[in-house]
Amino acid sequence: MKRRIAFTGGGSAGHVTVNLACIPYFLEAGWEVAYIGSENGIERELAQDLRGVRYEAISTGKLRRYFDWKNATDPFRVAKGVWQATRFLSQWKPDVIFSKGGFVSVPVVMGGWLNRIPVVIHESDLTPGLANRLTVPFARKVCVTFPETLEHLPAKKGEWVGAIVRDELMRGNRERGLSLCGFTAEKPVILIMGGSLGAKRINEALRDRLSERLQRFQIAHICGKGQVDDSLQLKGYKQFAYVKEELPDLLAMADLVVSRAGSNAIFEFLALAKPMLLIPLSQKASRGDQILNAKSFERQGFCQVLLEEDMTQERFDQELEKLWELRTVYRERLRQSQEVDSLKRLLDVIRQAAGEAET
Ligand SMILES: CC(=O)N[C@H]1[C@@H](OP(=O)(O)OP(=O)(O)OC[C@H]2O[C@@H](n3ccc(=O)[nH]c3=O)[C@H](O)[C@@H]2O)O[C@H](CO)[C@@H](O)[C@@H]1O
Repeated sequence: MKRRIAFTGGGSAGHVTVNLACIPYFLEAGWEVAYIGSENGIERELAQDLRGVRYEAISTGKLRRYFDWKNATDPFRVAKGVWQATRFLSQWKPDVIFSKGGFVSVPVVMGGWLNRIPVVIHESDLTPGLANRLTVPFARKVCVTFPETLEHLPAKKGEWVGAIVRDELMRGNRERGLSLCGFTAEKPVILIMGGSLGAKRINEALRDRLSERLQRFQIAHICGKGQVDDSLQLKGYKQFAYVKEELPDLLAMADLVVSRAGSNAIFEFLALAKPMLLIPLSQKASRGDQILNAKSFERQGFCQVLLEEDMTQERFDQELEKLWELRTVYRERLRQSQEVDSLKRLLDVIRQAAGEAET
């Protein structure tokens, strides 16, 4: 019988793209692959049309840190999700479950545990997210990106594998990127990426002095769903709500990157040696994980960091100028730091949990 693996993870793309990096390897090795995600989340958009992957939608609730009336009804949605996941897993019987976190993963991991299916979790951030903290007790292994994260996990479960970067990001083409944006090869290009859901604060700060900045740079701006401003039709400025297959070309085209500090994204810039200015999501709007990610990169000399509370128009421009001046220094440092084999290490852990000998 063919071996089977069920992936889960969602809510934002950072909880999906690691799965997308792993899935082709299992399909190629002849495994049957299912993806258990929510009915309407970004994971459905990114995973349901993948050839050879069965998408199974379940009901989910959101793990909010703020007051919302839905907090009262969400436990019922989560309970329904646990029931749906448990039923699917008991019928489909995967050899292993791989969970990338996000709120949809909670019912799936619990369903896996109830069916005695081994679960491997991956944590991208320096400190484990809420969904992963809740599911660690039910998992066999917890693979992490930052070595420091091991301190937050039971000794026998934690396994450092490093950052997982999709292969296709390495195959971008600068000319294709320039032509997609209608840019010239003569002027430097900045890629602004506000995380997979966009970043209102960064969008506003950038657009405030857009014309002045366009005299110096061309700007490709991934601004998030519903945040494209059609009134801004300026030469050298190209907006995207979200980018799928074009992302490798946009990255290849970029001389500099300005971004939130989501873990997956920053390790992608590191792998591609892109000089980066990171503007992490503030402590007020999150548990502060992006600040820790950014500070860890800053300590290693990989990036410049601008905290939201310090973000004035002047500071924004100064940081851009400094990044441009130091671009060669950053590029060299990033190139020397390359980590290798993270994906292979992760695949080995998953296969071992499924009871297959390391190959
Ligand atoms: C608001 C929020 O909760 N953010 C969290 C979320 O961020 P977010 O979902 O933004 O996660 P990351 O920055 O880690 O990853 C984004 C992923 O989406 C991809 N991408 C992005 C934009 C685009 O147009 N196309 C595209 O493919 C990137 O290449 C990357 O692989 O998960 C991260 C990893 O757990 C956390 O560090 C962040 O704090």
